Amino acid sequence: MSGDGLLPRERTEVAPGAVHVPDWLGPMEQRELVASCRAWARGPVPMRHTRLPRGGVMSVQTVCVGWHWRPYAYSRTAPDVNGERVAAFPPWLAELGRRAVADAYDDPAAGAAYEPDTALVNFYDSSAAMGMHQDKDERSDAPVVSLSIGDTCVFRFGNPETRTKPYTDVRLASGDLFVFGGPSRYAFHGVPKVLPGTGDPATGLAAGRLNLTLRTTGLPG
Ligand SMILES: O=C(O)CCC(=O)C(=O)O
Ligand SMILES: [Fe+2]
Repeated sequence: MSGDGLLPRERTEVAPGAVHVPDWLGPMEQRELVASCRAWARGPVPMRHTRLPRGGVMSVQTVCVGWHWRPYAYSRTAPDVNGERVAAFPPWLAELGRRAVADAYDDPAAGAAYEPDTALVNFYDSSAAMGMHQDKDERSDAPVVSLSIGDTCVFRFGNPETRTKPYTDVRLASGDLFVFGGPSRYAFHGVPKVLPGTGDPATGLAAGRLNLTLRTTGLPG
């Protein structure tokens, strides 16, 4: 995939506190994550298109682990889906998050201090997209760790003030890590498009794109 991206495929600080690390997950880790996501997608709360407060539905499909996200709220159960409690957040996923933060920031202490307690697993088919938004339903300034598997997408990473320019378009390919924290924690970001057919079916994902974001909700227990 090198050579056709919008940025070189090297570790890049896209904005202060926002770091792209290409090819961070190896092939085996990608396969294992796809298998875990498939299991979470089945239940106890199935993957679904999130309903928006004004009546629309997101084109992306989402399943949550640890805490259930819906616009403006985290809860342990999923009142907008089937009322069940979401799957527990596994210790290995928190450990993966700590490694991600340590590597992205080249800061072992920042990694060790990271305690994510929720993951949002998004599946994009070839026509799905996500508009510019801030991740601000968490009550913690801890970084967001984003992992991508499957088809490459254009990830638009902007600034905390406006949903418009200045922003940078980054190609997130299978295995890529993107961490945003510090001055970029509340930057607007979105996924204008997925590039169909760019993923490797050896990940276990025949088509489409998976994205996991690990976050710290800041909510009690
Ligand atoms: O799919 C992505 O890369 C970003 C997902 C995202 O911004 C979110 O779930 O809030
Ligand atoms: Fe987001």
